Amino acid sequence: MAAALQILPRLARAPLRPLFLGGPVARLASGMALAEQARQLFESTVGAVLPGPMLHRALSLDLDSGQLKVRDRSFQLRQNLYLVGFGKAVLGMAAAAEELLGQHLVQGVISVPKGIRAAMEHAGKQEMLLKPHSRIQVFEGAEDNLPDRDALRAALAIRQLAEGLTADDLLLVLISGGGSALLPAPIPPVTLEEKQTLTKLLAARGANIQELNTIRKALSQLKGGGLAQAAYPAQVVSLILSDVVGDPMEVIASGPTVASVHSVQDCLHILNRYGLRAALPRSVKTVLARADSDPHGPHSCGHVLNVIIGSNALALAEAQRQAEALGYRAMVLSTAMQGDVKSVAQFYALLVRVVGAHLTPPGPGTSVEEDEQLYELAAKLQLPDLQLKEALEAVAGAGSPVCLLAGGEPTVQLQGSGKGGRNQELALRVGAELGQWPLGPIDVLFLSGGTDGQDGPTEAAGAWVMPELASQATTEGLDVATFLAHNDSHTFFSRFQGGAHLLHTGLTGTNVMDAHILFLRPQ
Ligand SMILES: Nc1ncnc2c1ncn2[C@@H]1O[C@H](COP(=O)(O)OP(=O)(O)OP(=O)(O)O)[C@@H](O)[C@H]1O
Ligand SMILES: O=C(O)[C@H](O)CO
Repeated sequence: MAAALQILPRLARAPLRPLFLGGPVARLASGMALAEQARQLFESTVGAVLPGPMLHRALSLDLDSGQLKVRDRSFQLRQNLYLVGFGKAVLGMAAAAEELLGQHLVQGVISVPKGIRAAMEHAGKQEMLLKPHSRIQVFEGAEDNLPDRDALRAALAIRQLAEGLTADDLLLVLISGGGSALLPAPIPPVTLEEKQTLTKLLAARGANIQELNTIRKALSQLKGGGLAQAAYPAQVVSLILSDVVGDPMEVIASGPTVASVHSVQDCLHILNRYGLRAALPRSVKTVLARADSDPHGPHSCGHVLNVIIGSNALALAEAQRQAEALGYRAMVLSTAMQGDVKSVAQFYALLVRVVGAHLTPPGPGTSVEEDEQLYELAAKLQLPDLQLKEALEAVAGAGSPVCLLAGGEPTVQLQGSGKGGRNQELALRVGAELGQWPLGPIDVLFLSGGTDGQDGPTEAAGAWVMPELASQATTEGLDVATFLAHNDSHTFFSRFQGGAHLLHTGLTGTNVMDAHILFLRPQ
């Protein structure tokens, strides 16, 4: 991400206005209004998990008594408060914490992506920057989300601060996605290069984030509860912004303040699964063998309070509220949308067809088989929290426009060398699928965006589509299938209608995976 750090103008913030249902004459205008509403809904979604609002929801400070409240726990501040942080969203989180804690904060160290301060400055996002004479020292590193020497220096400074604390101190730990690469402290004799190579290989062979971070924890001094251990006997409060489906605290940034429950056997299984066990460097074998016979066992974290302060679910709940205020019947379908982007696109297209049939008068409705197909596709995607039946029941006979929301992180198997991201590719695939069927008198819009504001290595956060996309593209000489075959969704959207379907937010300063917004509105 860091190499491409660039900020684009923020979305124009116009007040959200309900749609006025009109006849066919108003169709084009209402199509544009729908797009504008989707953009603004996306902005509200992200707005709910921006560092400032999140920190203020999680922390409160009584200036008279010096009591810091975190959820239902209170901590007495008396020149004993320290801060560390690591992750892509931590600069803004630290700025908000600094603002809130004022003089109570004694000292801090954070590890954030290379170039992020310049990017935020360039964007005029003062609220994401620390004060000029801040007590928080900033390290920038982990270019391209890989642990490097700069990140290692940051990790060592963080460890040093933690190890210097006493039983009277309180350590506030700010954690967000990208934290694993920004806090590398390999256990000797494992070197940074060896750890980097192993994690790169695992990722390239398809290991998921749970598997990847299990290995990272086993080879790290600070992950898997190591940071909490270093800070002992100080009390530790971790404020965590989740970028992992289901918000597992032990996985996010490899859980530096959460005791690891994994055994060496778990690690060996993972390494076996990806054909890496035989070729392990001697140092890695040594560290794993040592862990097996460690008489101290895993780190204990009884002195830690871990709190998830922001997540995809929280962001989508806000989107649901906003959509309802606009007159939509709104529902969150899932916050765990994962799986291959092709299957996810098919799911959305079939969902549109099934929900559309519920919303429109009898006509080219769906068959019972299509309902069944939708459930089958949903089962194949294995979405643990999917509210499909509930959503279909809620929209049956609704008579009002419907907004279905989902979040997560589908995966793209890269085959071509084009330019794109998973959100733009998903939107393009949904658009192409939607064009294949007649949908009846209904307006449909689908938007997919990365809440961090950067979709893959592109300058856009995502894109939005309508069923007319493929036919309109043809009139411009653009063949959707060809762009998809080359994973070239960004080039497509940059050309199509002069880039009007791209979602540009600039870096948002937060990251709770992707958000999907689906509008269906009877004409
Ligand atoms: N040409 C492309 N078309 C579609 N997807 C792409 C393309 N190039 C990269 N990607 C996808 O982009 C993702 C990497 O981008 P990004 O840095 O936004 O992801 P990330 O590190 O998972 O970020 P985050 O979780 O912080 O949003 C990968 O999922 C990759 O498959
Ligand atoms: O840093 C990491 O490990 C990933 O972003 C998941 O939190």
